[in-house]
Amino acid sequence: MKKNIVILATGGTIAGKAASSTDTACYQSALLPIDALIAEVPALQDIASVTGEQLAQVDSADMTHAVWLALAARINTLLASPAVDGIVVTHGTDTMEETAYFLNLTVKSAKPVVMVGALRPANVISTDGPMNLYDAVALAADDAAAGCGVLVALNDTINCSRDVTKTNTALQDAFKAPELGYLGYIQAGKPYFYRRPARKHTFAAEFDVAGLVALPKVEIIYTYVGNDSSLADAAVAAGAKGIIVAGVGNGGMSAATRQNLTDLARRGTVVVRSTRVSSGIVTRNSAICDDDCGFIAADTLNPQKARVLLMLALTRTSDPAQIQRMFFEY
Ligand SMILES: NC(=O)C[C@H](N)C(=O)O
Repeated sequence: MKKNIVILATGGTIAGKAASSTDTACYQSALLPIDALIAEVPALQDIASVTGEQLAQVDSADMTHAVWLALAARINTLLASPAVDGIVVTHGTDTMEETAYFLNLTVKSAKPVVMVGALRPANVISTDGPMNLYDAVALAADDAAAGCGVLVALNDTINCSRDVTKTNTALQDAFKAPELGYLGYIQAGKPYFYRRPARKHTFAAEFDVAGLVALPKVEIIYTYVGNDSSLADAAVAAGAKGIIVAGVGNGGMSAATRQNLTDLARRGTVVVRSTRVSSGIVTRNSAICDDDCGFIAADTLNPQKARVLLMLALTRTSDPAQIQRMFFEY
């Protein structure tokens, strides 16, 4: 029996159109409706019973927390039904990793959820959208994808939403988990898994966004030579409950920044140390003594993903010890 897969569309380049068949740079994203994308790939119906819903139509730079909450709610409703076996979410690639990690922590089901996009708009030579969509549906319809949390399928690869990041502005192999690697490949409509996500996700996660209308405000500050962290003060004055530091190396920062953020942490702002380096762990009590400063170490989460986890953590608690536990678990 064919699996029932629902595609929730949100826009991005996979739904984009260029003025010419060779313009892969200056084109309009988020134009084509999901029914048109499905109609472009008749082979989808050979591997699953596929239906589409248009949940948003935006370039992913314009993705919002409101759409995230609507997506989580819709996916949870659909997957609670025995009539739905898996979900594919089409999305722009620029912020896909953030949406994927948010859903990885808020979807309450072991059924497959696969995010997909494209690096080239739909009407240019060698567009990657149709094959990516086919791969994503094949993955969502495969039992091996169950219990893996939210997956990201692009360029014939299967990626863990926690670890994957966009590593190139334009190439079709932009999505990678630096050093940690792919979970597997998809070839000729068949997924091949070689490893599974190790961290807690979806049905095992403690976050419940049902009924939420907004997420706590968390800002990211970048560290560089001459940085004085005054942007962190501005963020807190504007209502930020948490600050992510994109630190140097193992979450390092200048002595002045450390002192300023320690003062903010003592007054109740939750401060998380991530890194501007593209891979590796920010280890607790490494470049900075978190115990002394009241900080939290982000482990291997990049700044934008650390922000997603901190926003969700702040819906449950503002206790740094509890939040540090979450950064080691998720
Ligand atoms: N390749 C893409 O999808 C990029 C696009 N700007 C987006 O993120 O919506």
